[in-house]
Amino acid sequence: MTVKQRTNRKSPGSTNAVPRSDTRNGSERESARSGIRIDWRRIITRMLMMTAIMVAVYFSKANKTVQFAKQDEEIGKKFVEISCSEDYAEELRQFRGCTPRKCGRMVSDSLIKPGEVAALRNIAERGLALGGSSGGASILDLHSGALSQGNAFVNIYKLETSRKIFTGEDFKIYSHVKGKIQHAIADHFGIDKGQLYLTHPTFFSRITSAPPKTIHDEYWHPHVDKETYESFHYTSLLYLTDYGQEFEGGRFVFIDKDSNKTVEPRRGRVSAFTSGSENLHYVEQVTRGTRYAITVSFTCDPKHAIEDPKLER
Ligand SMILES: O=C(O)CCC(=O)C(=O)O
Ligand SMILES: [Fe+2]
Repeated sequence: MTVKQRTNRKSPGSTNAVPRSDTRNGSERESARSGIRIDWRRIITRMLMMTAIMVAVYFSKANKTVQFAKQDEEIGKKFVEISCSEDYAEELRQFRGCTPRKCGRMVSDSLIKPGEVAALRNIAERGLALGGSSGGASILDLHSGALSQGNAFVNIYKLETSRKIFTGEDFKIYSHVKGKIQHAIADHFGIDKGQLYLTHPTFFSRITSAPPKTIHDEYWHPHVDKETYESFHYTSLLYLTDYGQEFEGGRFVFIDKDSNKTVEPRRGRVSAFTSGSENLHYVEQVTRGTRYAITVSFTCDPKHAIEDPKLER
């Protein structure tokens, strides 16, 4: 999904003031003089990451596929640890006790109750009925209010109809479910729950087989969440529809060197993983039916923390 809502990377109080003791190198000083600050380290890291992704995608085409979580199996809990990428190196000391040191993937079908899943599916259907992309992929971000509509987005909270659509109970369920996922992530990845914050975007998604109309409909590209969404350290997905029954295609695929690993969406299934390049992934194109899911994302950086969405406005 390309709800790429890039955040302002400066904290609210920060300024562009020149540091008191100028320890910058020549090109940095030159850039500062011209008013443009070029972060070479960031650019090179990005280029290396893009190259790594392209190489991995190239080899993944020939990869065999292994089912990590099949739709028709009920998984109590499954956790697989994998080595962490270098992506967290700079943050290890900054967010000690939260930045991933133990990386991996977790799937559980027993975390969220069927009633909670039904309620969330109902919220997704009600909310997305107010809009919808003209291509195949629509989102509703409960925090910002972003709702796909036609070829763009509107703010659902500005729509008169939305006041009658959501209730306090809807947001309570979302918060409760989010809390359970947060707890499970802290537990499995061995981190402190108190240091793990909800971050944006956190959104419902609805995918159909309609042909794409804009870049926002192109959800199937391999990507790294930490790169796409920046603030993410842990990604979780809660699936609200059954693969093979309510839709075809739309499996979630981790791209690994040795093989690809698929997670088949199943109602109530939670899939959570560390957001760095150790978990490069994509979603297969949906070929029939409608696929609903929620992305619930977490950060270790308090600067990017958001409050639980609530009834307001
Ligand atoms: O819906 C999914 O299974 C995953 C979507 C995804 O990869 C993303 O939003 O970054
Ligand atoms: Fe993703």
